[in-house]
Amino acid sequence: MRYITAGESHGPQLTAIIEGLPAGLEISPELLDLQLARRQQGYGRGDRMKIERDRADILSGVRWGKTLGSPVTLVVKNRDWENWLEKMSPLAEHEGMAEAVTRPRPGHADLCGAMKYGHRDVRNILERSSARETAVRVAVGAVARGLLHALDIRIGGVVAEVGGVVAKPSSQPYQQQWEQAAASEMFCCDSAAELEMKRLIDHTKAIGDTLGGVVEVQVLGLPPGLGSHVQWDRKLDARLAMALMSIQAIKGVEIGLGFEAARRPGSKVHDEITWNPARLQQGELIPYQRPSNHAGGLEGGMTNGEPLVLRAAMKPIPTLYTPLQSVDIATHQPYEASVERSDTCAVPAALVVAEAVVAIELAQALLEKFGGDSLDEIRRNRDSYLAGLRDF
Ligand SMILES: Cc1cc2nc3c(=O)[nH]c(=O)nc-3n(C[C@H](O)[C@H](O)[C@H](O)COP(=O)(O)O)c2cc1C
Ligand SMILES: C=C(O[C@@H]1CC(C(=O)O)=C[C@@H](OP(=O)(O)O)[C@H]1O)C(=O)O
Repeated sequence: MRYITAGESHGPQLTAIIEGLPAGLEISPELLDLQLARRQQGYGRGDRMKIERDRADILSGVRWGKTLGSPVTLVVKNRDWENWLEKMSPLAEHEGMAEAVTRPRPGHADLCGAMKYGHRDVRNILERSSARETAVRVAVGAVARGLLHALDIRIGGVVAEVGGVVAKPSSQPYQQQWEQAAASEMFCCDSAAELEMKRLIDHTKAIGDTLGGVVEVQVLGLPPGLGSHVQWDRKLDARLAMALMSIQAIKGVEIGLGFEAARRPGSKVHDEITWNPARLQQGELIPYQRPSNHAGGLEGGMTNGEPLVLRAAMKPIPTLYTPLQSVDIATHQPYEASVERSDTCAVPAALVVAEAVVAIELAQALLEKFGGDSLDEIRRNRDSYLAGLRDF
């Protein structure tokens, strides 16, 4: 399975084509719109989110609610497009209808992209580098979540930090954490930390600054053996890190203990292995058990049957209402960077995007492991593999 996206932030729409999905997978616009609505939530977002009401159109590859096995095309329209008809027009006759953006923002793609593509108008870069693109990736992720769900795999997550405010780690089962997070404006399970995060966002916005944070994605029910140790680009840990790093503004990824593992001796890091066949009666997939999960569900680039736990660090939003020093690329004079409109903090939205890209990568890994052109065939292959592991 592979996908690509297309579309500018203020163009007519975002489009994705997904190739290699099995036949027989249920997909509904409601399923996609649920995730799109989650991505639009979160305290600290700017005025663009008041304009957009993201929903997905399914334009190919699905008939009567189920995939055909042919490429699936998804579209998310930009409501803001009507304010940009001539400024973002594909027609030569509209050239010059918008003033060129010439003051690149530190931390955004503006200057590097302009130099690379030879654009004197930074808009030609910022339109595609914008995280608006993540709307359609979340739609693709919702399809991938559908495949995971059909194979009894659950994915969710929480916001762990914002601007240095750290949520107390929850001792609740993951699914309860997701329910708590869904009821919180920061997607955070610690109500005291949430209050502090919101206060910090208010203060930061008032002084024209921005914030980043840390999100945690958790996945339950994964069979062991997704990914492989045999080749660098088949290692699932590496692939998940790339997927997360591909999200705009994500600058670090941790798996399980992450950087903390580097500070501990081996005896305090590696998860011991025990054998407990009673686990199978409790609905677990394999009899092997780990009293701890410091590895975050991955060893040797493969899933080990424990919950997957990944964290991603988001840097603060680059567009500041109190702009940073920059240089006008038309005059080479020092200026303050351009500001049109911006988020103060988009960490909760980044969590939804992080869940989506993890779901996509896991869906790919599942299809590689279990093959199959229809969902039924994949299920049969999965069941036969798991049957072989019951007394392994
Ligand atoms: C959900 C989300 C919303 C974002 N909103 C903004 C924004 O409003 N303004 C901004 O300057 N950057 C925003 N960003 C971050 C930029 O898109 C990102 O920093 C930029 O594309 C440069 O890429 P890099 O940070 O990965 O190097 C957002 C990122 C995400 C994930
Ligand atoms: C549009 C979205 O996020 C945008 C991401 C973004 C950026 O530079 O990354 C800049 C802002 O866009 P605008 O300049 O139109 O206000 C955000 O609103 C979205 O998440 O749907």
